[in-house]
Amino acid sequence: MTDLIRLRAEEVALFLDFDGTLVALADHPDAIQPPAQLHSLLPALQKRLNKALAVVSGRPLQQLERHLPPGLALAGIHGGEWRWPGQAPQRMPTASLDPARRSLADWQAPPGVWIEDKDLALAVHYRARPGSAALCEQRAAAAAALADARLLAGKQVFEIKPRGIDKGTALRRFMAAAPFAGRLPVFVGDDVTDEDGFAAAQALGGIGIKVGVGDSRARHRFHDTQEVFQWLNSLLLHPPT
Ligand SMILES: O=P(O)(O)OC[C@H]1O[C@H](O[C@H]2O[C@H](CO)[C@@H](O)[C@H](O)[C@H]2O)[C@H](O)[C@@H](O)[C@@H]1O
Repeated sequence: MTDLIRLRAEEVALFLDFDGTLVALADHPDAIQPPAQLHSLLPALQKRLNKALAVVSGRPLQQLERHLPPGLALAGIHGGEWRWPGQAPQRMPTASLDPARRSLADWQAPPGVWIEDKDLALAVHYRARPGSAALCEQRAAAAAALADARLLAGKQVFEIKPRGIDKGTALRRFMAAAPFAGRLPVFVGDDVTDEDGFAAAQALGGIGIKVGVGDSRARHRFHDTQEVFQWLNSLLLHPPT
């Protein structure tokens, strides 16, 4: 945190993961309780960073828009879709996941295991049935192989994504254009799917910050979401130079 506190808002392009970074995890994706301060903090930060702020999540854009204040740059489904402030959503052309979708539809999953169909990606959730992790991984891997898709193990979830969609691609897309271009990319996230974001930020000379425990390519770490919020608030406090 001490190194990070010296970062100046004027030079930073900030990329924030959603679940586990801005919002504590919950039993179900619909059960999260986003902190009320998100609605004041994120617009204030966006202004302070001259609009170089984006939320980059595995969730679809529509879900993010329900939980976040309007007017932010957003990337959903790990970068498969994105929206610049005030513009229409865009999405990457990708290979079909239908073979994987059909395979999972044919599966009689154990009670508590459920499939989230995000159109551009599929997620096999087992938070309510942790003992089924190995079985879920096996079924998700088989389904991913049928669609030549990538399988990623997230927090109590196996995500099936078309190749080419990842948070690193999302970061690079934003960094290629104003107001992000020319700034120092800083990516903050808590999960395996954020590793591509850390790597992309660091490859551009920027900073990856992992939230919580676990191996990571990120060279910096916050203990928890509370520390994330402390740092975000500190970015606001530094007077403009
Ligand atoms: O990239 P993120 O913003 O971190 O989103 C990752 C996934 O988040 C959601 O699932 C996770 O959070 C749920 C709510 O806390 C939790 O119940 C679940 O076990 C977690 O895996 C979301 O449902 C996924 O679509 C996102 O990819």
